[in-house]
Amino acid sequence: MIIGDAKNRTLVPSVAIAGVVTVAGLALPLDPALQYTLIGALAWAIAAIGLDVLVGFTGQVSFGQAAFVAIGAYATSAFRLSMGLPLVLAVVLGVGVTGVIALALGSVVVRYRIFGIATATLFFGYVVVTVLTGDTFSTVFGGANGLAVPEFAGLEAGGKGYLAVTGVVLILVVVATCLLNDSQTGRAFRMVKTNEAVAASAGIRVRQVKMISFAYCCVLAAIAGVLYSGVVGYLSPEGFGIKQSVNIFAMLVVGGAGTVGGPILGALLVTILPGYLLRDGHVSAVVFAAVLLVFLILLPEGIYGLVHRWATVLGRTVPGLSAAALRSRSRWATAGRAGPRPPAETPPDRRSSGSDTGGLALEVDGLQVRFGDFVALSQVDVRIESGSVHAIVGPNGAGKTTLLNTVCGLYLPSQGDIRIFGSSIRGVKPHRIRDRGVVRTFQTPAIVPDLDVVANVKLGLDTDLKGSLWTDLLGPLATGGRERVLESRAQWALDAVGIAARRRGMLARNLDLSEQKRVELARGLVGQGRLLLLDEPTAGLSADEMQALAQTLRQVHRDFGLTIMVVSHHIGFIRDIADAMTVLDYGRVVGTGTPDDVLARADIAATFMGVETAPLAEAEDL
Ligand SMILES: Nc1ncnc2c1ncn2[C@@H]1O[C@H](COP(=O)(O)OP(=O)(O)OP(=O)(O)O)[C@@H](O)[C@H]1O
Repeated sequence: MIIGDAKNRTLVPSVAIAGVVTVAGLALPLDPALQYTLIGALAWAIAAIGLDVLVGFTGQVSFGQAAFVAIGAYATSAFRLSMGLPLVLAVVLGVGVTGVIALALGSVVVRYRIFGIATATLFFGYVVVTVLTGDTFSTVFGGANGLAVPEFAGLEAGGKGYLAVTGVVLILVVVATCLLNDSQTGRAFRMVKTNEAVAASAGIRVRQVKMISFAYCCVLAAIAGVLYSGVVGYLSPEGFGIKQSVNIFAMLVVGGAGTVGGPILGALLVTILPGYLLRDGHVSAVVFAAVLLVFLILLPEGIYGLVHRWATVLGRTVPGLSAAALRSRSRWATAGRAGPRPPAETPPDRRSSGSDTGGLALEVDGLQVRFGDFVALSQVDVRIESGSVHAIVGPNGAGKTTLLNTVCGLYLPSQGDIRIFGSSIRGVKPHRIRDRGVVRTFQTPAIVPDLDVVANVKLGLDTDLKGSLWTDLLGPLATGGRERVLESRAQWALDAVGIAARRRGMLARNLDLSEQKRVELARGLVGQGRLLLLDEPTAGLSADEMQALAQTLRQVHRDFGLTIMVVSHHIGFIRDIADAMTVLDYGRVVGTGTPDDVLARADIAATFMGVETAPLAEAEDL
């Protein structure tokens, strides 16, 4: 289970875990074998954190992590031994080569879904071990005999000095990873993990995001490889096979995937338990398997999640602790949670862009969409005036969602054309359609459950205010200004949709359905969107909630001149907000015009029994 804490709350505990383990290792008079194993565990923790960014945060998978540890270790050693390069240059080149190989492999594997990535990385790991074992490159990599690693700048392998260096590198990796996960890039990781199609329609370059995550994962593996090679002093290919990749996975399971501190705890347990405490191979394998099973079945949130849960319960039951927790939280909380809010920015007025003041926002001409032999939409024509609210109605299965999905590029038409603000979207990718101002909400709110409310709304702006991986890794020093703008606009949008300030620091999964729909709407409003596609925003809402939503929509429509295309089954709601409507039935348009005109038609009323001119509170389903 993924824990995914809210912004910045992972940094302190994660650094604390890495720091305490390092300081304890330095301060305590450890048995040499335990100290040696501990350094190895800290090195593997770095590889595990890398894998967690890919698995726990981005929702992908890799069974080749040990192979990338090997590449980093072997490449650095080979640069030193074969080319006589100094240590620092060899490390930079060794890690750099691993990054380049990761990008090359990543450019292929990110095209596939999880099964494809798993298979490709598994196969890649096998190839790496085979190449390292074979004779072809044995003069460089030592073949089956392995490679002796020269000493690291006079540091005794397994000594306190080496432990200190490994601990410091681990702490730096923890800080960088926490900053990355709390940044624009980290938000995109989690959106991709939640739903790739939704992420694409929100403007996220899904493949690019998966590439960044994969490359980061592999670079951390290479850093781990460099440190590991120094402590073992000898590299042998069989130490980097599929078994070790599975071990790294086990570190996530045991420690807690989707956290930064969890993999450190997992690495300690998975490395020290069989490597030091249970040195008999057979007993070790059985106990190790049993521990893994216990965590998989009984503690899916891992050690970190368990401690987090206990701490939360303790914080609730012990008044003093609770107050202390609140104080510490408020220090890290951003505006809208506990601290003062930055002044809300005036949101962009889409009407100033010119094209929204007249003409057509959307033109759908002769659209046909097929799923195999099934024709979901046929000869569909829709015209939506700029700045208007246009409802799409029809019975279940009429093709309403299919129409929205085709307009935002998730489905491809088999015939016909769609023009948005005058430009055809034929062959245009979903994230590029988002760049043209098409913003989408979904029938089941497509929020990221493990992000807080404000971060969810920021996702709607991230594609307009683009950052970069490098600035994201530097954290507030480099991204503070942009994050303040994002924060301010997110707060404005949350004001606009009526989410209470005290609810904005919560993880989005803890909101009720109506709030989740509002958060998704806020994400749609916050950016440079000009055409808002709302898929059944009223589904599952009470009459009061529906009325409040209609009021919100009327207000944002009036204030920002958005064009809105809304699918709904609630005729009262449609009468309340729509200027025009199109009725679909069996994938064909059966009526279009103003709501009053269309609903006055006897054939439409006959098709949709139960359509009444009832007030909103009594609105009936179609
Ligand atoms: N990806 C898909 N593959 C195959 N068939 C699909 C797919 N998506 C939709 N359909 C089919 O296309 C038809 C239209 O579905 P769609 O979801 O667009 O209807 P809808 O009007 O939005 O219905 P509802 O009001 O129940 O959401 C349905 O028969 C549905 O089963």
